[in-house]
Amino acid sequence: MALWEQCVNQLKAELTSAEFNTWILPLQARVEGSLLRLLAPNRFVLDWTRTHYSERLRELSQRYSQGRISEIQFEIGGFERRASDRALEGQMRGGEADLAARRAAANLNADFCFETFVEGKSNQLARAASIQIARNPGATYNPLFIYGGVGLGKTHLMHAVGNLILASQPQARVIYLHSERFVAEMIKALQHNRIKEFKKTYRSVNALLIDDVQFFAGKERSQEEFFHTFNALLESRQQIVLSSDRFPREVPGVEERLRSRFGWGLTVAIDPPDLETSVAILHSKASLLKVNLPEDVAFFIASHIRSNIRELEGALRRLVANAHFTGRPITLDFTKQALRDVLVAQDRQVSIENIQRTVAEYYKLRPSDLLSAKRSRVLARPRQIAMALAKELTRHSLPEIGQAFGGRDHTTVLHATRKIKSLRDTDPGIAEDYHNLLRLLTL
Ligand SMILES: Nc1ncnc2c1ncn2[C@@H]1O[C@H](COP(=O)(O)OP(=O)(O)OP(=O)(O)O)[C@@H](O)[C@H]1O
Repeated sequence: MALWEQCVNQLKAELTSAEFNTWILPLQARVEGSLLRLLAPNRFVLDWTRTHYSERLRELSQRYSQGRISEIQFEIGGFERRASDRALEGQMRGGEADLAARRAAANLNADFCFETFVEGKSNQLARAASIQIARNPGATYNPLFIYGGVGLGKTHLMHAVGNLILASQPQARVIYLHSERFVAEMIKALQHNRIKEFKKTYRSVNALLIDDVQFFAGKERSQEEFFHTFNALLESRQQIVLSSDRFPREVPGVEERLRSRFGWGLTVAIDPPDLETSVAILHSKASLLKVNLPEDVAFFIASHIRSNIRELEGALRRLVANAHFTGRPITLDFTKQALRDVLVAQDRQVSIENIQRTVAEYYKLRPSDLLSAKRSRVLARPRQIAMALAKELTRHSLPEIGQAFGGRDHTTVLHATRKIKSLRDTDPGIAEDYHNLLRLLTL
């Protein structure tokens, strides 16, 4: 077997299919004496492969050439593709080639799938609904509207829907787009007199996934266009999935007829994860990075970064990079050291005072009302909500929180957190207020 083919076979066994398809398959190789030239199609692939795989490629090429290859060189470019390259690629990818191309055309990221999405109480309903519509697009809930705070997994779920539809329906056409990109594409189409094609493209898909629809705010022409696309797709029973940082009715700057349509199908929320889910997500991300994360470290990070999974992931990456550079093992002490700045920023972000101010503003009260001894209902409920938020978002103990709320007893705080927890399950108004406040505090 040729040298490069052997290297590729070996890497296919070692890497995930996403890594392999993205980084190794696009490379072409030529041997010139003791030099192995690797040609990457663009700078992105070149930089990444050089940083991450050159060591391994050097070892493998030396091994399979019996020591003949002593140097590897990365360049941008591509030779005329030879029949042998195409055969190799075909053999490697099989049906995946087609899927990868359709995925790329749909703007979907293969890593965001249901397998890598960790289920927890905070996202259970959103995940279940997404799986359901991915299995029966257009047939059940339409549109599916996913809302929740920043970095909680909305985009991940939308991609997972698209990926599952593509994988299970070889003929399906899917498009994922951020709403800003929809606007930009429309403007481009208008400028180039291609609006007809634009309409046709979006109205002929089997699933249209539009992320962060709040960015349609104030863009009337785009809203108009999207409105018609929306109607056309719904009429022909094609699936629409939308996401936003807020409830459909509350998306500002969007005309009423569109806003009301957002809520026609099923609306599901994603909340910030509970501690257990955060720990599970960290373990899952660590295993994707091929890192063994000690339990106490996972727990430490999760309990300090409560509100946003993107930040959780960012902290993990930073920790792993730090351990990598310094060659030190990931222990609890090392983690505290490595994440010092991140944790300070987090603590600064959500203080009890901040929570009191935000809750008071939200209910049009004064912060001092929340601290006062007055027990009227208009004050008591917001006060309990603020206490529950303080418990969820800060690391303060119950007595400390009680102290910060006008010197109340810790049992009062405990009662408040339990009360709000049960009201969130039974009273949609409270559930929505709580969700909005969480979002305001963790943006
Ligand atoms: N349940 C989960 N399991 C695993 N990873 C998750 C989960 N939820 C979120 N993530 C990860 O967190 C990161 C942020 O998620 P995502 O981009 O989907 O957030 P978002 O809600 O769309 O945020 P934004 O409002 O900024 O668009 C992603 O890397 C995603 O993979």
